[in-house]
Amino acid sequence: MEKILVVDDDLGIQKQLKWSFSDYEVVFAEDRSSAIAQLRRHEPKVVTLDLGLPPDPANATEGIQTLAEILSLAPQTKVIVVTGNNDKENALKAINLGAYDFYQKPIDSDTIKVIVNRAFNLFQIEDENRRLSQQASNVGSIVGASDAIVKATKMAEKVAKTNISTLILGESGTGKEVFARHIHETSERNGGPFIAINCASIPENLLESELFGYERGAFTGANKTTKGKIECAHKGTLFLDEIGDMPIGLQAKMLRFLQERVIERIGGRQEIPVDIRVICATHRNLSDMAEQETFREDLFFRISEITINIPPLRDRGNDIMLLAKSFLTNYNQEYNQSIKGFADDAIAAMLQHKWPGNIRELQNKLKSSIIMAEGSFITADDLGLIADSNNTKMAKLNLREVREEAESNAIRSAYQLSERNLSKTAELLGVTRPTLYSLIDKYNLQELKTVES
Ligand SMILES: Nc1ncnc2c1ncn2[C@@H]1O[C@H](COP(=O)(O)OP(=O)(O)OP(=O)(O)O)[C@@H](O)[C@H]1O
Repeated sequence: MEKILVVDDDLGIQKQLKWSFSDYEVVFAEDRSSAIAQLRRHEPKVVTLDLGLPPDPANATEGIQTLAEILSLAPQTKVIVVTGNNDKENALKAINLGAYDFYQKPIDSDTIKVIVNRAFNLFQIEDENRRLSQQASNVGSIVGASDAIVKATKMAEKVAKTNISTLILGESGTGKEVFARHIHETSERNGGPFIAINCASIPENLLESELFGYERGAFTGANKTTKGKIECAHKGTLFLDEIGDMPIGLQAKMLRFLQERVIERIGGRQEIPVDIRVICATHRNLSDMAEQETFREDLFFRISEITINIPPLRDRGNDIMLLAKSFLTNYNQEYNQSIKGFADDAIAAMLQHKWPGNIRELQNKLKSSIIMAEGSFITADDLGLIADSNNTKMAKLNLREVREEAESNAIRSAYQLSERNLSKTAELLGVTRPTLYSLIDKYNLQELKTVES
């Protein structure tokens, strides 16, 4: 049964609402602190909140404060505020703060039932949406569900709607180009070309002609007029990878292009207008380089109107396994293999490995292990990640251990936050005092019992 929290200090109204909401499990609170405790404990999807709460029921201050706390702790909650007759001002204030709806006293059971049912429906729809958009970040070209990757993907999609110049930062092999492509593909330029160029892999003397093109006869060997990458990206996106490796002389020319949006081919005199979005990436620290004058500060500011940070693979938690499974499916097809999955020691070893080469290293290890594997499950040995004594220790780490460690940490911090008061600790954690006692025993936190203040 869905839960609804009724926050009201009037026992008569509590009774009336319990009767009205017979389709739901109704939990009650009569003031701010009990409301927050009930919220933590029951996680209701819908709350009705009387704005006139003790200690000052004639005033809406306490009710508004309660609303703000509920929404900051559980922003998805649908809060319906109940105001005194004609108290439109506070009702609107509550809506501005994020309340779902308001209702004026006296309470009419039929009407409030309709409002509450609608609130549950909306919660359901929004919840489904949140779930789908999380999944969506796993099905596109970007595999990953860690907070950092979901955040970076959302930033990329917002950036895509504008023409703002974007700098993507991350270690080598983290997926900077994947993100640049994602921006291109979700932008209005997706019908145009996506041109990538790696400034570190092209010899300094060739990079200028690669980028800007040249006229026939501009230099020895220039047999025909050739467009550069910038011109080729017209109406699309130019991805300048490893911009930190661009020679300083060429940086000045690049800056001029970014300011004026016209180029001149080498050996040419004509100014050619080019309409492109530029996305840059680097694993270097450009702001340090600007300080040391190895990278132009003005170019740095020009290319980094917004910065997206792509975290290294070792900081992405279970994304490692999501990526590994997705690559396993691809490579099984590509190499005509039928490997079923990963042995426990392979999973433990993959989660423990530091992946200095990031996703590219994971791909390489998987490719060779899929080709070389003897059995139908890939082992740590197949991956070249032979389990050492630390790996063996990691193999024992399971969800239960993770959960227990997190629980015991949460108990300690709630205890500190509640100034070593066990009742308040239990309230903060949304558990009863006896439950807290048994958790303290379970996790051997006896010191919490002896120093209660
Ligand atoms: N989130 C992801 N989901 C699926 N594949 C990914 C993801 N991120 C990266 N890859 C794959 O990993 C490989 C490396 O990614 P990419 O080339 O984008 O990294 P990079 O940071 O640009 O590397 P470098 O700095 O060395 O150029 C590519 O094959 C890419 O398809």
